[in-house]
Amino acid sequence: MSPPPVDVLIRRIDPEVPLPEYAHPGDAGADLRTTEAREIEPGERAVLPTGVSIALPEGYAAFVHPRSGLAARCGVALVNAPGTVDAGYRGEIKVIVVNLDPHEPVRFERFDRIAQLVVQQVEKVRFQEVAELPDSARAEGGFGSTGGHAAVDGPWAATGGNRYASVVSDREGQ
Ligand SMILES: O=c1ccn([C@H]2C[C@H](O)[C@@H](COP(=O)(O)OP(=O)(O)OP(=O)(O)O)O2)c(=O)[nH]1
Ligand SMILES: [Mg+2]
Repeated sequence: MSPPPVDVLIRRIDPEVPLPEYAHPGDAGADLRTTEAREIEPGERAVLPTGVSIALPEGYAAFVHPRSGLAARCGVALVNAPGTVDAGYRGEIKVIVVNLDPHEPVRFERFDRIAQLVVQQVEKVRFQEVAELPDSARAEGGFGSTGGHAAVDGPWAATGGNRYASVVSDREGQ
């Protein structure tokens, strides 16, 4: 049995906007709609209103995630994915979209579902400064250190981030 849902207070800024909704019972994200009809040109970004604001319980945050269908079909991404909505934020939730399609504009109609909101418990930490950190298996490896793509200190970096060099450099060692 799934645990009981957590109550989140929500206010409609636009009285007609449908409330965020989980499309299926087991879904992690509740779909957010935009209240603004808007066309977005290739490469253009836009801050879209959702017509709602929320008050999360202390110890929670909400994350604005992209929708995979919009990404796959139209090239719509979120510039800051996932966007973070703090528990204390009472303003309108907004969605910062970018049209990554090189050719086609994308058009949103009023109340189109443009993103999904994932609510999660978040830890609050205390940063404890030390002179040395404990050892670990990964140590300082990162940014491609396990292979599959070029590490930042490999040939990729020498090109200044030139995208043509990245995959090839990984195959060279095989
Ligand atoms: O996709 C997003 C991201 C953020 N927010 C709202 C809620 C969040 O609590 C507030 C601030 O977001 P964030 O901390 O990411 O932005 P910032 O640039 O650091 O602004 P601030 O200085 O206000 O914290 O903006 C949204 O509505 N949508
Ligand atoms: Mg901030």
